[in-house]
Amino acid sequence: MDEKRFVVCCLNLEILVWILLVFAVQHSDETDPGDVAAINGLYAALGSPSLPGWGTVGGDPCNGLWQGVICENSNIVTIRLNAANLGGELGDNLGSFSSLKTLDLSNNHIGGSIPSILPVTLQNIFLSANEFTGSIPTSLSYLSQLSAMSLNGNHLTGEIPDSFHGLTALVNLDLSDNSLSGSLPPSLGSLSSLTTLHLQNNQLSGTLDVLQDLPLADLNVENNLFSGPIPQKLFSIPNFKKDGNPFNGSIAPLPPPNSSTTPLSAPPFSGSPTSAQTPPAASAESSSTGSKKSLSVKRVVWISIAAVLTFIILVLAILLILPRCLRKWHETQRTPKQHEIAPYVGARENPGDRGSLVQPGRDIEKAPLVVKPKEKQPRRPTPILKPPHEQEVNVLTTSALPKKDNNDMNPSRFDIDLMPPPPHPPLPTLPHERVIVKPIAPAEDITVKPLTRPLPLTSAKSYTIASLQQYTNSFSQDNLLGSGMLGSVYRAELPNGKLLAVKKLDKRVCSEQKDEEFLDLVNNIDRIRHANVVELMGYCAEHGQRLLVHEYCTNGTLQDALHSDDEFKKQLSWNTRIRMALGAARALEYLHEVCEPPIIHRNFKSANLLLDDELAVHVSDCGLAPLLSSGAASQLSGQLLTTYGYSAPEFESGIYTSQSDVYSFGVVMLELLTGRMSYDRTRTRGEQFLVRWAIPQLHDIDALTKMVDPSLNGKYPIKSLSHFADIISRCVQHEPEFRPPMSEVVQDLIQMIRREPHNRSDGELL
Ligand SMILES: Nc1ncnc2c1ncn2[C@@H]1O[C@H](COP(=O)(O)OP(=O)(O)OP(=O)(O)O)[C@@H](O)[C@H]1O
Repeated sequence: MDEKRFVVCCLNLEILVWILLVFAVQHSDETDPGDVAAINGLYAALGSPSLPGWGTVGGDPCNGLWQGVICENSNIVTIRLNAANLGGELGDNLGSFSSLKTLDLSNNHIGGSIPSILPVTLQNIFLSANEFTGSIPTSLSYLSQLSAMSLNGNHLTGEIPDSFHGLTALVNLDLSDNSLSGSLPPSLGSLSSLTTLHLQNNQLSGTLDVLQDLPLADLNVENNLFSGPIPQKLFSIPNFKKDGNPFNGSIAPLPPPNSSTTPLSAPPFSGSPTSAQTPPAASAESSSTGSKKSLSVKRVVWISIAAVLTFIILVLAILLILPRCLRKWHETQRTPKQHEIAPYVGARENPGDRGSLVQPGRDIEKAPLVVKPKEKQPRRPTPILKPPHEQEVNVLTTSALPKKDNNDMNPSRFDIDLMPPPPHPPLPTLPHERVIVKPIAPAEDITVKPLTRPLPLTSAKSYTIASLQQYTNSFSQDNLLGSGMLGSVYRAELPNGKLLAVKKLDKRVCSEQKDEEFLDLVNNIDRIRHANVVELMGYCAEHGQRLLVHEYCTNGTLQDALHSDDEFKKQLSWNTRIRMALGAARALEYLHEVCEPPIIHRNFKSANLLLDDELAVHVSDCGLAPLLSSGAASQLSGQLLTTYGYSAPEFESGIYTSQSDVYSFGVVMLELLTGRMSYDRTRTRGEQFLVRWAIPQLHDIDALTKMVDPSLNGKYPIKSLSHFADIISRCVQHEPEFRPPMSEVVQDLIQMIRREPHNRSDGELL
């Protein structure tokens, strides 16, 4: 009798637990209940780590407090916890996310196998530098929207599954640094958008034939067991690394035109149990062995017991804390919560980053290394300034870029310049304006060491590490101007008192880069010359160190001016803000439309708009996109741009073009208009992302006047404001092809200034 009552009691308790759980899920604010259950499952599988905002029972993952979680409407679309010191496993609930597009858990210690069921909505999955074991799941074939996948730096074994049929959106794939074996599956040949494929440091064998018709710009197959002749077509891939394989020396002949012998169009159905046509659940089942099955039964029993016990504890906990939570919840509904957690920056310091998936923009990846014939006349003449012998070298080794017009460096450039910039006259052969630094270091510091291969020529000044050490007081903390994802920037003072900014690149950013690649980069940056672009003064490549020396901008960044210093902000009149927008627009116009091949900035934001003592804009980090799009910085760059609200929607799919820069420029204009940060987690949920909050209001003049930066004290012409807003709304359009070219934006800003009544000498328009 007692036993019966006990059982009934337990059952009642369990029912009560379920009711409470359902109640908690249903009342967890707005997040889709399926997503809530999925993220709670993931959290538990990861071992319930301490993550800001996470883990509250019945909490709302879309309330903006869960670090690394981004929602759209009521659905979780992004989970980014890169280098967050996570352990545990991924669990079996990932497939329950209804709209998850990006899962970035790179640089952690997560183990176990990669779940066989993944959310079908996934576009980006980054699991690099973890401790995953087992094989790559065959259910990949269901991820039809997949754009980028990095599983590098794990302990994955077995063959690469033949599951790539239909993944036509996949741009980047990184499976390097695992223990994968076997030959390349035929379905790899159907990846019609693949530009980056990293397979290095595995035990893969067979030939590379299946890759020969892919649109690859970056292929690394180093240190495997590949054999056979290398298909000739692969040699035209700009970045093809193949060392460390027992290839036989000959090169495979090109297949005859229209040949149907290439295995690139994979067979529709191989008939194997792991075929793409097997549903994920079924394929997972069919790959299990009998012993595994009995093991899972045991596991299920134990999990059930554990679950019942957990529920009982949970019930007690809920009963105890529910009244208090409800009270708090009511309070939070009355007062909007100020979030105190700093943006997540863990990955910046992560020393264990083992080089993750390249997530480049297609344009960058496809940019040829040799000069392509110019298809259109440049808007301004772009004389090549090198002596003829250097021109030849550069034609072979680097992209041709126009040189800076010295007239552009006129100190009075911050005056409103209503005329289009004058054509660039050739620079004098001796660049008098350049600082000739007399290194104080011993003579041997500056002697060029004998090299095994000739390095590309460069006209950029080479500094010794000893001299830079001296100018920066041994890179002292006092001289540290700031740090970014590529390295740290130090103030350097030359013996003549002139200031420079020295960017010391992190080893992890450029460790894979050879000397000649770095000099190519230097060469290309050196040729970006424009009044609104930070000028490269020189470089240093010694003792494994890589440094870039730039002109020093005295007034910090536009981000600081707008968001950190209220006094400074008051100096930024409406007129000044338009001029700043014009300066930044001219820099982008030059990069996109004058330089050949066009240069995509890829990290355009107010923190990269430096101000000189006349508050003129100098865009920094121009020409550094190759560093951002390769190696360790690749995921981080995307992460930061996205996190801080500058990235265009297409970036989520791994696509970054010049039109994405235009979008980021629109966000900077919004910052100038509103004085708000592009992303501000201290604001209420609907106002955190500046673009999302602002777009619906840009065409309503009443709403617009309410959006304007209060520190302008209403001092702006209303028409000018409306034109400014109009340019913004064109730049931040969802569809990249509808965004205007930067030359159009420049003309619009000039027209806007022309239309204004006579500007007063104090710079105010009213
Ligand atoms: N040429 C310069 N003159 C004066 N200060 C500079 C210069 N270049 C950079 N700085 C300062 O150094 C800081 C760090 O610059 P850096 O380019 O490394 O990082 P960031 O652009 O802020 O971030 P990230 O590179 O991660 O996007 C900047 O915020 C700026 O304050």
